[in-house]
Order: sequence, then C-alpha cells, then structure tokens
Amino acid sequence: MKPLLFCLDGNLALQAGLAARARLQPAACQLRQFPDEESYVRVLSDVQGRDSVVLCSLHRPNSLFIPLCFLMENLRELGSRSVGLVAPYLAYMRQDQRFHPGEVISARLFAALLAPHIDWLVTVDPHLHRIHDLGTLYPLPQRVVHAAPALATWIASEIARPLLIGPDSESEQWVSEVARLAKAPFVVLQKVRLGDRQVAVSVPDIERWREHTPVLIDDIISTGHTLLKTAEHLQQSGMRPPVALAVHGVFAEHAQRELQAAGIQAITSNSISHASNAIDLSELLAHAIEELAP
Ligand SMILES: O=P(O)(O)OC[C@H]1O[C@@H](O)[C@H](O)[C@@H]1O
Repeated sequence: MKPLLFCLDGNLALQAGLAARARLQPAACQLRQFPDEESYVRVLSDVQGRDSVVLCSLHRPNSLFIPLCFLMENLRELGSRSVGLVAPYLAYMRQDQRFHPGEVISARLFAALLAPHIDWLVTVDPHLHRIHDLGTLYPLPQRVVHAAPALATWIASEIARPLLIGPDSESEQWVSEVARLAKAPFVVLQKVRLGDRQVAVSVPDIERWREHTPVLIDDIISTGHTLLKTAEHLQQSGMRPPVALAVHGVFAEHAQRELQAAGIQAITSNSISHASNAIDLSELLAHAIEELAP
C-alpha cells in the first residue's frame, strides 16, 4: 500500500505534486487553534498499519512546531508504522553558534526537540553554514535536496545574459553551483550584518557586467533586507534592476511589500507556498522521498 501523505502547512499544490510523483496517497488532517492559541489536531484518514509522511515547511516555526509534533505522535498512537517528515524549509538553522555570550544555539536545541518524533527527514538546502553535515544535528536517515538544478533551469530559460550575484560569502555555495549549471558568470559580494533587520553590502567593481541582467541568488528571503541593500548598491553602480531568486521565500514582516516597492522581482521555489513561487521542487523532492520512505 502507498504511504499516506499529510500536509500541515497549507502547501496543497506541493502535496499534490509529491503525491503524483512519489506515489504517495494524499491523506487528510485538521488543524485549528482554540481561542487561547492551544492547538487542535485531528487525523481524518485511517492510518492503521500504514506508513505516513508529513509535509510541513517550518517557516513559521513557533506556531507550526507544536501541531507538527502532535500530528506525528498522534499518527503513531493511531497505528501508523512509520512517520517521515518532509520539511522543505527547515527552521532555526541560522543560529548555529553563540555569536554573543549567553545566547541559545537554537539550531542544535530545535533539532533535539524535533528529531525524536520522526523516522526520516527530507529537506531542501538547509542553511548549513558553520555546521556542514545535517546528520550532526539530525542523527537519523535524511536526504538534503539541492534546488540549484531547478534554479539554473529557470534562469537559462527566462533570463538573457544573466550575471549571477551572491550577496555575501555565505551565499557562495549556492550561487557558484547555480552558475555552473546555468553556464553563467557570477560574483560574490561582501555583507556585514548589523542587526536582525540591518545589513551593509559592498559591491566590487562590476563595471564590465553593465550589459548583463543581475540575478541575485540566495537561500532565504526573510526580511528581504539583504536583497534590498544589495539591489540599492547595484543600482548605484549603474546596473539594471535585479531579479532575485531564492530557494525559500519566508517573507517575514513587510518583505514582500518592500521588495515590490524597490522594483525587485522576487522568484522563489515552492518550498514555502507563496505568490512568488515559480520553481517547482516536487520532482527533486520525490526522488529523495522514494529513497527513504518504506
Ligand atoms: O536579509 P534577510 O532577508 O532578513 O535574511 C536572509 C539572509 O540572511 C542569511 O542568513 C541568508 O542566507 C540570507 O542571505
């Protein structure tokens, strides 16, 4: 029997894509909040003796974490043989060390809370910066899907004469791979983070790329300030308005509005459901799921 596929984050398009490509059977659950914000979760499919897969990007981690744990443990109590998690966006990966004395290393602690509930994990380009192996945080069967081939295909078909730009050294791992696959030139800029919402970006001499279309590549758009600052500097250097490609469109606070106001076209993958989704990851995710699902 096909494993059942539950979707907790409302990404129904991705659920349908995965069900078709990874031979999973869509299943239903209900999630709501009580007036005091406690979570109510109900499984509406028969899971007895079945393997279950839960699709849930963790872009709103604090509000999704409790329902996700409730659902996964409930699936076991109701007789599910196994529970795998497909979290295309994995949260709490950026605070992977104590930058200031006394800070919580949330990447490690969040993983320690989540891992005991899952049998296997599939995610997309987790923000592995100082920790290079996801298995260090999640010591269980897991696959990391890389969105680079899908981003490169989109660029090759949509942008004439692209110049790929990584806003900071962290982004080099993504931009260099996308550039290789798209057979396009790339540059990496220097960024200094001044706070949660403040960044400063410096641009090297990009005179010779004037005739190219700048394509910013990053793993995450959160507040959008990294992209906004980068675009501002590119504009001052006489470049055309950039297209911004990111794997994960978190779009925290007013990010979407501010990017639009700055004339930046944001394009994202469907790791998180959003109006900017133009890059479908279901095929790449389906391969990874088929390797792990029983
Ligand atoms: O500037 P915002 O959008 O808030 O944050 C996203 C950036 O912060 C970094 O960790 C990510 O790799 C990305 O460059």
